[in-house]
Amino acid sequence: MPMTAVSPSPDPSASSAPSASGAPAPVHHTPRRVSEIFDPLRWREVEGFGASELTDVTYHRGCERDADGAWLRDLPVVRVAIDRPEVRNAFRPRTVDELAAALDHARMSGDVGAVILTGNGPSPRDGGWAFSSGGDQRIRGRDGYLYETDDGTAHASGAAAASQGPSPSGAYSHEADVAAARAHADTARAGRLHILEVQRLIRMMPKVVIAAVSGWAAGGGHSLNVVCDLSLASLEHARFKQTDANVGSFDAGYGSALLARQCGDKRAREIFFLARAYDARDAERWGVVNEAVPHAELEERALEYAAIVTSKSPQAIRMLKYAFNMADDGLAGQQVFAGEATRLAYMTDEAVEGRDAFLARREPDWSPFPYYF
Ligand SMILES: CC(C)(COP(=O)(O)OP(=O)(O)OC[C@H]1O[C@@H](n2cnc3c(N)ncnc32)[C@H](O)[C@@H]1OP(=O)(O)O)[C@@H](O)C(=O)NCCC(=O)NCCSC(=O)c1cc(O)c2ccccc2c1O
Repeated sequence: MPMTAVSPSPDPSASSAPSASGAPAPVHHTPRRVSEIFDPLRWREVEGFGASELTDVTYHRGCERDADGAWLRDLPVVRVAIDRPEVRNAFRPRTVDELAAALDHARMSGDVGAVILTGNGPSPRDGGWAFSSGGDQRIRGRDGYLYETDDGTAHASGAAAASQGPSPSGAYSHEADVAAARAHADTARAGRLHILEVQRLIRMMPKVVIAAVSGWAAGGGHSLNVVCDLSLASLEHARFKQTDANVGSFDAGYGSALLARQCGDKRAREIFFLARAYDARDAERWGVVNEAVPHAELEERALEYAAIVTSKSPQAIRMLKYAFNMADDGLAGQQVFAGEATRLAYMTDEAVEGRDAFLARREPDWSPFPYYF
């Protein structure tokens, strides 16, 4: 499948045309093909999350279209993808900010029940595929991963390297690329490790997050897959490797502890201590992913998973996700589960009586409500 733009539109969510009823119906043009296995006919852009707002991530809402490609209705699924294929979808602070914004938008969209998290590809440099290769090592500082300077200027000590550009021959040079990235790092701002906030967002959001592992899941990218609720992996391109210890890093939270839950303690230690690459079949056998599927079908299968999940009771899925989390998440897990129990309680006549009695300045009448046992 060629990587071509199907129907680019500067602001696809903005226009509207009259519907049969006379009310303006939204017109959502087919979006740009952001990844080779992304089907633009299955998606629309989300207002405020287009190419002019996002640089490192793409965010789309699932939809149905008619035979001519005209938007008919939204589906309860979104797609969030890291869009830095030239560096195996490594994340920098800006990437993490955009991931958090898109995921939080999904979290707060009351008509969305499933999120597909993936990595766009392939790399324009060498055709390689990645889900994510974790933190961008080029801009790793001593206190975490560094933002770029606001105006993109190089700081004094790195100006020479930044202005070097490509190698003298004009060919792409890894060394010049690394030097330029380091030169633009904003050393005056605190370094970040906030991919952990994104992990918590995935873990805590009351929706099912489905990883579609399109290529390498390495380091912090490996951990991102671990924290998702369900995972699919490309048979041809998905490769897994927990490289944290190779580069002096360690995800001592969900990335390691949850992994041990998923594939067993010895295997998890092997994955971290030996840092050997393993493929989609191994990942399936070990319980690191639910299913290994042909690359060309990866996103289609993720959409199928999302359609099944969103055909179930939203309340049941929400309570189940939090029930699965609770034992491992301690009091924070209990708090999240308990919050949903409170919501259910608010829906009962008994709780309504408590509120109404207070507002009416009378004693509550609990007599209709038995002491269930
Ligand atoms: C992922 C790979 C195994 C892929 O190998 P392959 O041979 O297919 O590709 P290349 O190595 O040639 O990569 C192509 C191109 O991409 C650049 N690149 C790849 N990964 C990164 C990266 N993480 N950062 C920057 N650049 C990257 C690579 O240099 C090439 O560039 P060219 O200029 O040559 O074109 C392999 O790439 C690999 O091993 N990557 C590194 C994986 C890694 O170690 N990641 C970091 C682990 S630590 C981490 O992610 C992490 C982040 C956090 O924020 C944390 C926070 C809190 C706790 C823990 C954290 C944490 O552990």
